[in-house]
Amino acid sequence: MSELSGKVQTVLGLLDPDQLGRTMTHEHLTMSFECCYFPPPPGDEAVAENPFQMQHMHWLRQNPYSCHENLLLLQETAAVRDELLAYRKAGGGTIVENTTMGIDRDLPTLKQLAKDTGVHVVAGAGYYVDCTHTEATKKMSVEKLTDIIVSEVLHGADGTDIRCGVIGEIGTGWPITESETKVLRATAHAQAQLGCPVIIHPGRNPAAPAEVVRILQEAGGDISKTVMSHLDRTIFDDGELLEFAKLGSYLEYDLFGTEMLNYPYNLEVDMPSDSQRVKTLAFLVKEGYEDMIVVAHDIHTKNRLTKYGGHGYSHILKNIVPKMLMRGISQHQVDKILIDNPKRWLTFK
Ligand SMILES: CCC(=O)NCCS(=O)(=O)O
Repeated sequence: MSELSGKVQTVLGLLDPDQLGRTMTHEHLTMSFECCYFPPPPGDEAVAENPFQMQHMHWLRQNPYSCHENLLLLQETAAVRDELLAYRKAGGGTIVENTTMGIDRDLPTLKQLAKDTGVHVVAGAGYYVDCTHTEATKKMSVEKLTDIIVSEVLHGADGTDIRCGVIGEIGTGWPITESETKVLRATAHAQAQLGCPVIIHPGRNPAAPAEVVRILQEAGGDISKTVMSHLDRTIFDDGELLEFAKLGSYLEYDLFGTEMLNYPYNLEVDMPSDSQRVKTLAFLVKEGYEDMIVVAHDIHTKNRLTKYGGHGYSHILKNIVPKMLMRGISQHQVDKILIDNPKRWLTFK
């Protein structure tokens, strides 16, 4: 049995799972999203260059990916530190920080934030989507990729001794590319060796989550220890959602706080409101999936920080939980979603 077995691995070391408390399973504390810059709507080019001031925040909420400065969360460590202190005050215990290779993972900053705030931080191993894979990464064999991921969990990542406690978010698009498929296979092989949690960023198509599960399963992955992220912008039909739920992964609704009219990466998608997200959670609970739901905000742009009038990392605890209770999800079920499910997922086998 490995020393990791029965434990959760944070950036400050191993933890007894009972110490985690309320957990957001998909956040970013420091990263760059420059890889996914999206040009502003025609005519708005000048607006996109506006300074970060209150009167421009509505435009940024609608067009978060069209302003270069907004994509640099890594410039906001002081604000994020304040946010984490507020998160603790609001009853939060742990944050899974899924920044992977390709979007400026910064483990020393995560370690410092955990030390400064007392929030447990679990860091992510592995690779983001294809467009961030280097030429060297694309040439690697599945075995080499597996070795790198395993080493990030067992020994530390990015030249540090800071160890990752989860594999992911592993980035995939639609269709899934050859390089992403290799990374998925490596993820499954590493998970089989380590008995660790995995988290996936699926492509923006309702068929994408099931296709990822198929690839992971075929390579020996453990779907019962895998979170499928971003379901709020991926699967919209109740029947399709239940079909996917049967495959046995955790079901993550992680864009709480994101409300926008036009989702630039896929204009077919009507981004749900927070009320609609809560409605979907209530539906999944009614259908018997209360042990498989996890939630988060996936903060990855500056405008979502309270410093800039955003909702911050405490939005779920402060605003969404009361709404969940109002919509028939019991306190016991809320505790499963915020505490028990993340704990079970994050504990090494
Ligand atoms: C790195 C952050 C991330 O991948 N967020 C998901 C954005 S979206 O695909 O849901 O738009």
